[in-house]
Amino acid sequence: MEIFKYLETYDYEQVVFCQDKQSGLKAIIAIHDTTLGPALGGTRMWTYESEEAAIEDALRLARGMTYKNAAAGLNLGGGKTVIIGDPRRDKNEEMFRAFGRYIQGLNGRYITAEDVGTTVADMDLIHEETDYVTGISPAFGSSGNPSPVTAYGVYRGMKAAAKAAFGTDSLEGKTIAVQGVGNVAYNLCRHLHEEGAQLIVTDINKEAVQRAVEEFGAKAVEPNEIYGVECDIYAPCALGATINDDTIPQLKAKVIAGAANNQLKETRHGDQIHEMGIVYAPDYVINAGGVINVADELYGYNRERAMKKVETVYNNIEKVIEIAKRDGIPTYKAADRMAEERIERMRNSRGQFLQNGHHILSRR
Ligand SMILES: NC(=O)C1=CN([C@@H]2O[C@H](COP(=O)(O)OP(=O)(O)OC[C@H]3O[C@@H](n4cnc5c(N)ncnc54)[C@H](O)[C@@H]3O)[C@@H](O)[C@H]2O)C=CC1
Ligand SMILES: CC(C)CC(=O)C(=O)O
Repeated sequence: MEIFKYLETYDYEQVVFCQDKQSGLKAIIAIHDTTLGPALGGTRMWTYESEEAAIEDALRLARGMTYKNAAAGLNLGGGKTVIIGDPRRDKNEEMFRAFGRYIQGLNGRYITAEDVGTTVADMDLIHEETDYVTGISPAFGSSGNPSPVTAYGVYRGMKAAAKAAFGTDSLEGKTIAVQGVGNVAYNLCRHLHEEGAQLIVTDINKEAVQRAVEEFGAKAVEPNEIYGVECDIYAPCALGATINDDTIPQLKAKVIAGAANNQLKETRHGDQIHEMGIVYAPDYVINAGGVINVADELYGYNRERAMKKVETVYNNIEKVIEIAKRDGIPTYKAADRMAEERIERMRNSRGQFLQNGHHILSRR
């Protein structure tokens, strides 16, 4: 990968490589765009095949956050961190504290939260070094684990997508294939089960599968079987790029609606599923519940207010589907259009200088 060429093509602002020999920290903070405000996005810890794969993931995820935050109506830009390592083996207190100091060094340009492989406890360690972290323990007045809220948003967004495909937003009796039953999807499955949906689940973690089978009467299949199962809705809730050349020909679902970030391997896969008549709920619109929830901390966290805002995921999915129909484009393009137009409007409206905060000569 030619990094600067890539950064230029997609307009990235900054990439920070963090290395701390003592703790083993190897992290990449990617800040994509701060037009709307400070970059907010989670920290993922994962065992990457290569450093290049980690950089690519950080960059793709950060750009996704710019679009997610813009589409959700938040006054936040997009950024993300990946920490290279096995979250079950390689974590230690010093690592997250060292990482916290790097975040502090960015002086508020980047605010973090949890993502795959990190927990509220990890965020609490980061908080020892910086205030620029959300989703820490509720005891600090914070919002805690964002996953159940993300799940609620995905559930609401799935209903909006179902309405477009089936004429009703009821999920009762619908068969839903869920890939990955981790933090978000476990909570999603609970909502779906309560509404009377039939669940088919898979995960590389057998315990996670067992829990869904026992608690929600889900049918379990092997990880590579999930794409081809007979179902109404496919819910990708593991990692990204699962909508690709290999999986699309297997899909039987009429709707794709799940929590995972970066579900389309390439944009042409979004065109392909559109041509097949599948209603695709764009990933960063449907999975915005978590970031909407943590972003409320910037105003002094209020659960009721945050949950009210999360309800807008339903309307945003409806809006994207409407734009797609009106303009005859796939939903992923409609979502991009919605996000880009907001960023552009805000960029342009800032063209005029108005005094904000300190007087420009105050430091003289
Ligand atoms: N946690 C949150 O609030 C948010 C999460 N997301 C995205 O949602 C997705 C899930 O996030 P979490 O539930 O927090 O992560 P998690 O790590 O708790 O769950 C992911 C699950 O997927 C499983 N998995 C991984 N590869 C798999 C494969 N090839 N086949 C089947 N299962 C596989 C893992 O074993 C794990 O149980 C991620 O893409 C994340 O970036 C997006 C927005 C917010
Ligand atoms: C987990 C969220 C709070 C933020 C994030 O990184 C995301 O939405 O992907």
